[in-house]
Amino acid sequence: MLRKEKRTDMRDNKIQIALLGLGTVGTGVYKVLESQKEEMLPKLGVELEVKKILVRNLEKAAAKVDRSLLTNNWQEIVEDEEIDIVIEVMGGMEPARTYMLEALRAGKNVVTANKDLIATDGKTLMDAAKEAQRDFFFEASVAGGIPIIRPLKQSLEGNHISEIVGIVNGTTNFILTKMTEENMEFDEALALATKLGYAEADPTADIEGLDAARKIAILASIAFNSRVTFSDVYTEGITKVTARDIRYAGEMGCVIKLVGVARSTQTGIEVSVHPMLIDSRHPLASVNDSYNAVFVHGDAVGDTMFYGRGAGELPTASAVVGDVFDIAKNMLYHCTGHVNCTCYKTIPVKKMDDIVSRYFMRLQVEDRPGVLAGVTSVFGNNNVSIEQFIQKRKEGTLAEIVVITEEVVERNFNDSLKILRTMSMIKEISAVIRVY
Ligand SMILES: NC(=O)C1=CN([C@@H]2O[C@H](COP(=O)(O)OP(=O)(O)OC[C@H]3O[C@@H](n4cnc5c(N)ncnc54)[C@H](OP(=O)(O)O)[C@@H]3O)[C@@H](O)[C@H]2O)C=CC1
Ligand SMILES: N[C@@H](CC=O)C(=O)O
Ligand code: NA
Repeated sequence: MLRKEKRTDMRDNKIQIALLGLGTVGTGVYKVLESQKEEMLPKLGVELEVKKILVRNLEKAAAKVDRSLLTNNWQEIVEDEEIDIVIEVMGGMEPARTYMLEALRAGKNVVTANKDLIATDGKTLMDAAKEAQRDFFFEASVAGGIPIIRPLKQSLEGNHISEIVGIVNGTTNFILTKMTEENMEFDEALALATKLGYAEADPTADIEGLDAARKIAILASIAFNSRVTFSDVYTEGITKVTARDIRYAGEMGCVIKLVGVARSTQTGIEVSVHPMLIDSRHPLASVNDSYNAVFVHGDAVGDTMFYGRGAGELPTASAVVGDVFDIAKNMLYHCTGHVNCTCYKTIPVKKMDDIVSRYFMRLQVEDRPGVLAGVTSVFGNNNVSIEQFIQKRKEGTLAEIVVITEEVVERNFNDSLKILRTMSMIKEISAVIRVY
């Protein structure tokens, strides 16, 4: 689609940019643009220049960039007709949403890394971009530096995609890796992830799985051509995963990862985020530290896997700058606005109760005859088949047992859980984790 008004006055062969935010990602974007300075003209046919940077704290930002670039006044940017590309890397819902809408309506192209906003209100922004016939790109919003949005929207467009399974949060993958490989405490690993710039401003979003839920909602929407929003995603974080669960998983030849799963089925879309036991031989099992990986199954391509750094200054900036370069080329050819919202279907999202999973379960039970029979009969009465039943240890009058189920309907498993929780012979249900 051609732009409404073509821009013909590419001043001095330059495109001017505004950066909103100069934190981890904003600083990375500035550095990567600087490092590409010599390449831009031959690569893109045009030079890109950061004209303004919006921050709250001017003094803090002045330590990083030339003071003359800084402003804390949005109007200076949105009203500047020379600025053609706005990069939003402030985060949060407001004022980011308003600024991006105003930028698009003012005829500017927008790049963002803001998964919070896209996963809840992406449609409004994409509609505004379509109306304005401008580009609105957000490659950095899912899996940081890994190219995944553009491959799904473009390279894999000739597929019906049936499944996406991804490790899409760097902070939690870093924490689980440190807990598994170095016996590090959860809090210490989280502090380190924060120091390294992986964690969100409020890391609850990482450790409770909310950040991963936003990302899998974005991926599911694009993959299945039907809008899935953050609130559609069933979410569990990693705060209940203990060192003991990790050790037992290891003894069974598995690792524990926080994964986002999205499937397209005959009866609707399944979409969830939760910890999962993954066989150590599976490629996802060896994705460690802040690395992310996204498995995509398409009917034509088969299995594909995208792997790389999912968080941090330069990896995230790599994705942002890729988007900016694409816009620059689109501007030169007067074809901004041609890749936009891809949700042309309306498919229901299934309830978790209706999906099928395998489970790992750890229980503390009374160490006396009849207890194991009691547990198995509850499962049997609720159509839950058991694959393995392992007694792990004894402590005083209690025994610790681990149960691995076959694939079961979640409703049946949850009905069993409700009954098990009422039985006096069961002292504690210590862990319930899905198995891949
Ligand atoms: N960190 C990462 O690895 C990744 C982050 N993202 C996303 O990128 C975005 C930015 O993240 P990150 O760089 O880590 O965040 P930071 O908290 O490090 O940086 C945010 C920046 O935005 C500025 N800012 C915040 N609110 C305003 C406002 N109202 N007006 C002006 N400036 C404002 C802050 O200024 P001040 O310091 O003055 O308050 C700061 O410079 C978020 O959406 C995040 O989810 C995406 C992928 C990876
Ligand atoms: N907090 C996020 C940053 C990138 O999206 C993460 O840890 O993955
Ligand atoms: Na990405």
